[in-house]
Amino acid sequence: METQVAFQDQIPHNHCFGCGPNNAQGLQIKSYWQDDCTSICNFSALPHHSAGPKGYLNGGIISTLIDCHAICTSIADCYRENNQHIGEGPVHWCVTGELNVRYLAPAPIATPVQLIAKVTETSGKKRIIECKLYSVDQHDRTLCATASVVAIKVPESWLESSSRIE
Ligand SMILES: CCCCC/C=C\C/C=C\C/C=C\C/C=C\CCCC(=O)SCCNC(=O)CCNC(=O)[C@H](O)C(C)(C)COP(=O)(O)OP(=O)(O)OC[C@H]1O[C@@H](n2cnc3c(N)ncnc32)[C@H](O)[C@@H]1OP(=O)(O)O
Repeated sequence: METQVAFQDQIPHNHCFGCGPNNAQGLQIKSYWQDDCTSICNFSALPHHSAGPKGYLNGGIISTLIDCHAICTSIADCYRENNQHIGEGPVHWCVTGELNVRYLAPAPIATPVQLIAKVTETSGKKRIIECKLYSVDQHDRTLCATASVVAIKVPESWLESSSRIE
C-alpha cells in the first residue's frame, strides 16, 4: 500500500472539503486499494473535529469521511473498469446520490479511524459502495459506523459547469 499513490493525488481538479488536495482547510483524506475488492483510508482527527463532548469525533465529519472515501473509491473503480490509470485518458467523475450512515458507537477523537470500502453493485451510471468506519488503537478495533453510499457517474461537462459557479 505504501508504494501506491492515493486516489486523491491522481484525481484532478478536486477542491472537495473532505478529499480535495486543493482545499487547504479541508480534511484531505487519502484512499488506496487494499486488495482487488476493498479500499482503505486512515484518518487522524484534529481537536476542532469534535462532537458536543470534545473527546469524540463529530458525526458530520464521520459522514464526510465515509462519503469522500466511498466516492473516490467509486471514481477509482470507474478507471479500473476502463483499464485506465486514475487521472489518465477520459475523465471519470462521480457524485453522491445517497448516503445512509448508521452510527454504532462513539469514535474517540484522539484515536485514529480506519475506513474500509467495497463496491458491491454496479449498474449503468450507479455504483453502491458499502463502507465501515473503525476506531483503531494499538490493541483494538471498534466498529463505529457502517454506511451504504450510492455513487452516480456524471459527465465531464459537470466540471466546466461547476467551475463557473465560484
Ligand atoms: C455537486 C457538485 C459536484 C461537481 C462535480 C464535478 C466534477 C467532479 C470534480 C471532482 C470530483 C473529484 C472527487 C470527488 C469529489 C467529491 C466527493 C464527495 C461527493 C459529493 O459531495 S457530491 C455533492 C452531493 N451530491 C450532489 O449534489 C448530487 C445532486 N444530484 C444530482 O445532481 C442528480 O440527482 C444525480 C447526478 C445524482 C442523478 O441525476 P441523473 O439525471 O444522472 O440520474 P438518472 O435519473 O439518470 O438516474 C441514473 C440512476 O441513478 C439512480 N439515482 C439517481 N439519483 C439517485 C439518488 N439521489 N439516490 C439513489 N439513486 C439515484 C437512478 O435511480 C438511476 O438508477 P437505475 O438506472 O437503476 O434506474
